[in-house]
Amino acid sequence: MIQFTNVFKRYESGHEALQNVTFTLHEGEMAFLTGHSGAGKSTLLKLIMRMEVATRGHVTIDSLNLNNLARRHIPYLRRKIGVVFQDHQLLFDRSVYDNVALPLVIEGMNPQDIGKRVRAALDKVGLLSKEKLNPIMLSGGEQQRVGIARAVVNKPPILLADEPTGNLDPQLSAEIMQLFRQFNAVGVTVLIASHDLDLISRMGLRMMELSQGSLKQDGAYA
Ligand SMILES: Nc1ncnc2c1ncn2[C@@H]1O[C@H](COP(=O)(O)OP(=O)(O)OP(=O)(O)O)[C@@H](O)[C@H]1O
Repeated sequence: MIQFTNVFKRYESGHEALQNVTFTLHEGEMAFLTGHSGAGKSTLLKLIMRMEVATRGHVTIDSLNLNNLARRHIPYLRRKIGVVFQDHQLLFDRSVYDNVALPLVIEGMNPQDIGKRVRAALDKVGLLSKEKLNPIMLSGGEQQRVGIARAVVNKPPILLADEPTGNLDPQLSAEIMQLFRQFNAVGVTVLIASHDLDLISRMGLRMMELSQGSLKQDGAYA
């Protein structure tokens, strides 16, 4: 599903953010990506989303080779991928409902189907009763759930998260991770970049560790 083969990424500044990274994340797998600040985690996620392009090597997502993906096919790739950010990037002047509906509105889905999808997504993250509120009225953990609902509302087969629990306390972080597990349990491939080794160790899942742009470790958390 996600395949990196000898991937290098050098930014225009000359900085080599990824060096010879090779791994496969199979369909339905869930894994963590960890490493020090600046190790290359966000760069790796950006390559999967095709926000950046590999300088050398190949990135393949679901049999699409991203190195020579035509610009017009990028929206098709992005529809396959839900993304959750640390700062959740919500619109605070719109309701929870409108925030979650946004990707479907952009896709041009009809309002009735949007309603069904948005409520199903809010139900999964336990926020059905808060659809009319503005996110500013919600707690940090609830805001992150809105971000997750928005990421999964168009049912993408892949879910990426960049430090999704960075601002949350341990209890809320554990709850957010359980949500990711639930999506994984129904077949979604999940990759989470996180610094939180404590949380990662408790999940007992595959962990890929980047160090200075290289994959230093890949396997069960030791
Ligand atoms: N657009 C860019 N241009 C030049 N250098 C960049 C760019 N984006 C990232 N870098 C550099 O590449 C390296 C890897 O950055 P990246 O954001 O991938 O690391 P990270 O592991 O996600 O770090 P953090 O945990 O702090 O978010 C860093 O040294 C960073 O300064």
